[in-house]
Amino acid sequence: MTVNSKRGEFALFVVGIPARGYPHRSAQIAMRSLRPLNTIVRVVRASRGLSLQAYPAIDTKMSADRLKVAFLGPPASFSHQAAAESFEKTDAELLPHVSFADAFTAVQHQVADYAVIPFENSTNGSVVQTLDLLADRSALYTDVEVCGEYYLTVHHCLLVRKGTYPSGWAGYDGSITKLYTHPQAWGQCENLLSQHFKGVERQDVSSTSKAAEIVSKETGEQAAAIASKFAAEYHGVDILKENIEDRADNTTRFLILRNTRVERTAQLEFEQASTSPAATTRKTLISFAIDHSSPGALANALLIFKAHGLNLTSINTRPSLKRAWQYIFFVECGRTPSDENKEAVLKALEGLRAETEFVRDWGSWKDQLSA
Ligand SMILES: O=C(O)C(=O)Cc1ccccc1
Repeated sequence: MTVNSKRGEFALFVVGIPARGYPHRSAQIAMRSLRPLNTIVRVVRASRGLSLQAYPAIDTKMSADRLKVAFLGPPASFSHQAAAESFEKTDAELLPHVSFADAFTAVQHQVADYAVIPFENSTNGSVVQTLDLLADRSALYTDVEVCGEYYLTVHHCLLVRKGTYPSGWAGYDGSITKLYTHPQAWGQCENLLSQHFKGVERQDVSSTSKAAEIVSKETGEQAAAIASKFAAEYHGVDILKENIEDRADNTTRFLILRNTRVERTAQLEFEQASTSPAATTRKTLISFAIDHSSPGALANALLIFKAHGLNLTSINTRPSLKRAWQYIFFVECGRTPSDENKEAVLKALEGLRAETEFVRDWGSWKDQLSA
């Protein structure tokens, strides 16, 4: 086993043939030894067995010139994983926040350069908490824009306090009376929940990692958390069952936010330079509201995207909260950049301004699926 430290980050390699199951013995030892260093460890396949990559859970090295990235904490949340992976080529400080709203606020007030926020999940759909922040009904985040996206494969585990189920899932006796997780996670694990936890109380908490933390301290009841194996390691709890997500390809798309007034985030250091920029689709997110009493108002707004060659890739709505049954619409559209369509988004926005009650351009970024 070797541990290399470079600029406060750790690259750790455990070489050996992994035993059946995870983590095998040397990985367990490695993880334990890194815990005091506040380090998150992730497993990658290596030619000679198993390799663990480690990155700092909370940065200890703070400096004004390092990029700061806000994410939903505590450390070992899925947002932390997405932030660490999307910024792995940079020397960024990763800063945990207790809510998505706090992460938005950190970007708006230039406390953080970026925020990494979940937007939608392949199993469970849109993250409504994020849409509500993007609705920005009180104009709190006027300087925030989307500048990137990141796809994270999400594997959930059922976690219990250390030593409470020594015979593991095979010997599970149905005694868990309370489950904790982030609201996003329930819908990604419905198969297991409906089969084995019918009628068991479900408690929403601020993140999956918080759920693991709660369970690690729980003494009064038989509780379990749904969270990642990193959260299990970080909070020192047992994995009762791994990969409990309904679908093996369960993926969350995160948006990367920046502040439009901050010059140093205009270059997007987290993005790898593309060899053929023209071949990658650019996505744009636009929110707008229409006059609900005007027949065809929504159809007319959507036709503007078509007229400018913009391909609609997602549509979401949230209540306007001005009048019941009226909505804010969120439209994502894509285009493969060409000389003909370089003004397409600007022209569409112009058209939308004439057809809608309000419109907001949330920014454009490289479509990672086409990259
Ligand atoms: O709670 C977390 O860990 C988050 O980062 C939010 C979340 C929850 C479930 C899947 C993806 C993101």
